Amino acid sequence: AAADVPTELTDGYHLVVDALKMNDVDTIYGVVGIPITDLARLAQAQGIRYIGFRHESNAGHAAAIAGYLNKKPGVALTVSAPGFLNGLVALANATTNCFPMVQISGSSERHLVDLKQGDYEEMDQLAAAQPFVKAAYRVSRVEDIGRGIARALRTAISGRPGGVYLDIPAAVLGAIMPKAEGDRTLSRLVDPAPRQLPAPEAVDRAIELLASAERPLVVLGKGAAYAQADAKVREFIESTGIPYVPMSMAKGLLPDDHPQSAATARSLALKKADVVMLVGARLNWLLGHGQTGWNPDAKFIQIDIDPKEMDSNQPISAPLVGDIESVLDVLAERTKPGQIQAPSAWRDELGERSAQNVAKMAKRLEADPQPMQFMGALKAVRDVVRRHPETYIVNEGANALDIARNVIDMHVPRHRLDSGTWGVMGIGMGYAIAAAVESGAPVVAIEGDSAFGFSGIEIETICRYRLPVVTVIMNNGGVYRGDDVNPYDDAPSPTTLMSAARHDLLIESFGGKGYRATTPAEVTAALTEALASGGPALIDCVIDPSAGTESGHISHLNPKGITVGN
Ligand SMILES: Cc1ncc(Cc2csc(CCOP(=O)(O)OP(=O)(O)O)c2C)c(N)n1
Ligand SMILES: [Mg+2]
Repeated sequence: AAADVPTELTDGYHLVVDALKMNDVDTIYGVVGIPITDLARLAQAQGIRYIGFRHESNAGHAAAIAGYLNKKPGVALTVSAPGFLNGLVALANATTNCFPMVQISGSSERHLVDLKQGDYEEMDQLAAAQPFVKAAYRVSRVEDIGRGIARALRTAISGRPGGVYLDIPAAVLGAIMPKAEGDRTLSRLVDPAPRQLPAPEAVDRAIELLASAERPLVVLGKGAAYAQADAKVREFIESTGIPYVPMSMAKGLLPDDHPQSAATARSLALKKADVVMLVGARLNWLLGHGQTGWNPDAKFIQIDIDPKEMDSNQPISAPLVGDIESVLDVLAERTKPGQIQAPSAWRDELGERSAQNVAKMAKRLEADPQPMQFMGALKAVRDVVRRHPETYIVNEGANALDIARNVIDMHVPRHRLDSGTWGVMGIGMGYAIAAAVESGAPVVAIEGDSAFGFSGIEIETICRYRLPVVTVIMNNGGVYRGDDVNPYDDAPSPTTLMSAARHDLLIESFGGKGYRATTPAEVTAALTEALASGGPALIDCVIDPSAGTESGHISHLNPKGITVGN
């Protein structure tokens, strides 16, 4: 009879995995431990790719950049309290950069946490996460797991993407319920990131402004790259002839050698533009808040999915609220043929300045002094990578970041992944691992030696999964440079690291291939061989310790005060 037929059961672990699979989550980046080790095992058993890291910060950065590359939430998995906290920097960084990701963390028993009775890894993680994320949710009942996963994924990807925290207490993971009932609690998201169209009158206002501009300029932000509307972006730029400046992660949306690129005439472009259209770019510190270096009479048009972004730094004369693809569609529909045409005098003025600056840079790149300088090493990297356009470039550091951004040109969208809006160090290995895992393409991570240190242990992860990642360290022996002196005693100065460090031996200890390069020719040979091998490699580029400036191109951000140092 029905009564004695055993009811098929399910539990919290299975419901989490079923809900993730039902919503096309195919990879989880994490570090295991109580109470989520079996969740990782089950996910792997059920066909979700699990990538095990050495530190949760790197797993979180991997999930975040996977979200940016795939335009669907990346998923990180952490243990309670310290593991959760380690992941929080990446979750906050995802929110700051508008990358869609969900950090799922186990957490300790509610009744113990709420009475502060001292549970294992006790912390009120939901409260701790709130200030740093787009949204934070907790699932308190096993029957709510499906809803919690759906809600977290939709929140991460819809509107302005960002980091979402999902807290699942150990007891909920272990709770059992009838499978038939459990299956009914699961749902697949419908249209998780609905298109958001601008109002026609808003578009007409922008068209008017652009049509009347003497010196129009477009700024392409990483939001424009994230949109994956590459052909429509290109069509808008080329049909209007408007010069554009790409922010660092938007490089490659149009090839850097595009005739309308004003990247190498950026200061002239900002200083003289009279109408500026921001496409997925915010007027934050990276653009001098629309103040420093800008034409004070410039009028701004802004395309952004978040209406609150408008007027954040400067008055916006034509706000275009919507997703970038929808806005470009309506712009194309409502612009009459020839209505917007950038004056050729303006394009020529920028073209001349670009040509001058490119010639100056070429001269600096040709010089090949010993000991090796950043430019020499990076020119060698550029020339090899140019032969492999499918290569992802990951980049962090100060001088290692700023100089590489100017030397390494990009020709395909979403292939430059760097410290972004927050200037955070430590994104390197996590971004490199996710780019390789998600794309299968080769990755070259160009790392300052200090920046590398934040996530360097993941070289073991790269070797364990045998990923095609070549880490190129600009080893100038210090944070910013390696020749600072401590005049007081023989302890290293606060910015000194070891220029004699043999990072190439580190990867050898994990079975990868290490190279040490002291000249650009050696960099060329090592990178050519490493990319041909298709396996994990590390090239320790020995750079002149006196090369580099404090904080790279942003030394002006250091507060003055009564200068203590030299
Ligand atoms: C999480 C975090 N902690 C510290 C810092 C402050 C910083 C900005 S850049 C940098 C590293 C500079 O040295 P590196 O050797 O990488 O590059 P180079 O100039 O070529 O010598 C640090 C420590 C940031 N931004 N984020
Ligand atoms: Mg350095």
